[in-house]
Amino acid sequence: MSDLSILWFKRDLRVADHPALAHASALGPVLPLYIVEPEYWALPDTSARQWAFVAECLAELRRDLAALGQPLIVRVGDAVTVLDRLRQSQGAARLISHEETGNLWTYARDRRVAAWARGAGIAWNELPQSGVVRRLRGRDGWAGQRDAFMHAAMEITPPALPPLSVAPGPIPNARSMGLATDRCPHRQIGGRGQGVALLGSFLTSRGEGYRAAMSGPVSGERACSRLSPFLALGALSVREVTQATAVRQTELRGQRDWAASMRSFHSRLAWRDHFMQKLEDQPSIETRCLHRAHEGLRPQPGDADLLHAWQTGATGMPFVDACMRYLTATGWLNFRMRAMLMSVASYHLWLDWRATAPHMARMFTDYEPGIHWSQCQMQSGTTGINTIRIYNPVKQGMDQDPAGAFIRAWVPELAGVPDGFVHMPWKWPGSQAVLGRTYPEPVVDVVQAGRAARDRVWALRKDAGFGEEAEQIAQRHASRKPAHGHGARPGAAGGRGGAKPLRRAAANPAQLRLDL
Ligand SMILES: Cc1cc2nc3c(=O)[nH]c(=O)nc-3n(C[C@H](O)[C@H](O)[C@H](O)COP(=O)(O)OP(=O)(O)OC[C@H]3O[C@@H](n4cnc5c(N)ncnc54)[C@H](O)[C@@H]3O)c2cc1C
Repeated sequence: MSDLSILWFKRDLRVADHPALAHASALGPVLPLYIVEPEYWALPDTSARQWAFVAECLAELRRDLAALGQPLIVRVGDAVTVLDRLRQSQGAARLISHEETGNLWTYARDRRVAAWARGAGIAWNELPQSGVVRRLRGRDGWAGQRDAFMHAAMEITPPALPPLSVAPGPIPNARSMGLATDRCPHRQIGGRGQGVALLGSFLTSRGEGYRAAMSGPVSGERACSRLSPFLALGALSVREVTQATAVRQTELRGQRDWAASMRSFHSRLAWRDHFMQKLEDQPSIETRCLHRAHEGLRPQPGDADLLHAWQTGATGMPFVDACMRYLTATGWLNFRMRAMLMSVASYHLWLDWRATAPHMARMFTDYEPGIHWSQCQMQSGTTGINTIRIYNPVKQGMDQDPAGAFIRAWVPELAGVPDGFVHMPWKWPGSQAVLGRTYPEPVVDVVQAGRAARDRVWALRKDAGFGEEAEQIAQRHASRKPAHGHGARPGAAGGRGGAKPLRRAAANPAQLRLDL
């Protein structure tokens, strides 16, 4: 069949607003394909919880495609091998997919696929599905390009796909793929239907308190949209979420809380593309400090005991441990608490972000390489262009969980500690009954470790030449939006105001903000 297109589904597991599907179906018959790549699923930033979510999305995508006439074909193996087999057996004329801003492994795989396609004489057409721009010349004007994409009409789902006689193939489970056991009892369930329902409930009821409640680990669970895994896997398109939000903003004009929350949410959707654009422009963000002066700042490998304590929620810092255990059990955490976990690891525990970020990625059902690696570097202070924030985990706990209910829920060892001491059990006169017995002593002195980190960071930033490189990085990656715009201070913890645009912060070490 010479006009057949292989439509390669990657992080775009939907049929709605799907530019690649619309394009492929306009050209002729379509073979919709998902490739389960065992080598990818053995990487240190992937996990069984991520796969489980993907598998649920695939099952629903298969149903949605079947309703159009041609169910999803699933194959397990190396992408080039799978594609070549299908090309030979089905006589495909072209390969169509969306552009993927993935990790270094998928980047290298895509280069292999491109080489194969060239060699096989078939065209590979990759289309954008978000505001991320491939081969961007520079950040000037990027926001306008992104906004234009978001305002453009959504793609229409084709009414029917001609059926093919190709065996659909089973969707494997984590065990058959040999993935390590990964207990995540409260994980979000995948599939577009779940995503659509969450979007609906967020825009009609849950979102009203978003701006005020997003920063608390308990309030944030309901007040945040919880759309991240659906956006990361493309079960929802970021454009459909952006447009639905814009419609709601018009309806809610004049309602103060709602309006503020929707503005805030709208900004975060833009931050998503802003961060992903960084990795698209510089894939080495996954492996190298954005500002080179930070290479070697922290030891590699770092202290294995500290790393283990942090990963397992056993640092003796109650709020940190509660957040890590919550993340382990749910696969999700709100932004501020993610930032705090990273900050504590990078500053108080002085661990290199390359040792800690893969663990965080594995724990996230919503692992999105473009956001993740950029954020991990930002919260570790290695970008050279962002305001440094060293979160004090005790203060964060007192602010976000004043009565200690969240701590007690996730660190039951502290259930009997009186309210006044639950954030700092080491100050409790009765602490010897608990600390060192059922719950660890703090692995570092929170205040001293924070100060030591601050001094090291300051010393580095005062070095001659630091600002010059920072300026270059800002030129390449920083948002050009003014402080009130949607890209103004991406990555800052929700609810706080006032940081200056990243560009100006770039070259000025005096702008370090230390939340000690
Ligand atoms: C160290 C660290 C690692 C992170 N890793 C990831 C990741 O792997 N995947 C991921 O989706 N998010 C990541 N984030 C960003 C953010 O924490 C999550 O997007 C958010 O908590 C997801 O919950 P939500 O969908 O309810 O968010 P909402 O607050 O409802 O936001 C809606 C959407 O906007 C985007 N968004 C929100 N906050 C940010 C932000 N600060 N930067 C960029 N985009 C944002 C996300 O797509 C999110 O789904 C990370 C943050 C930090 C500090």
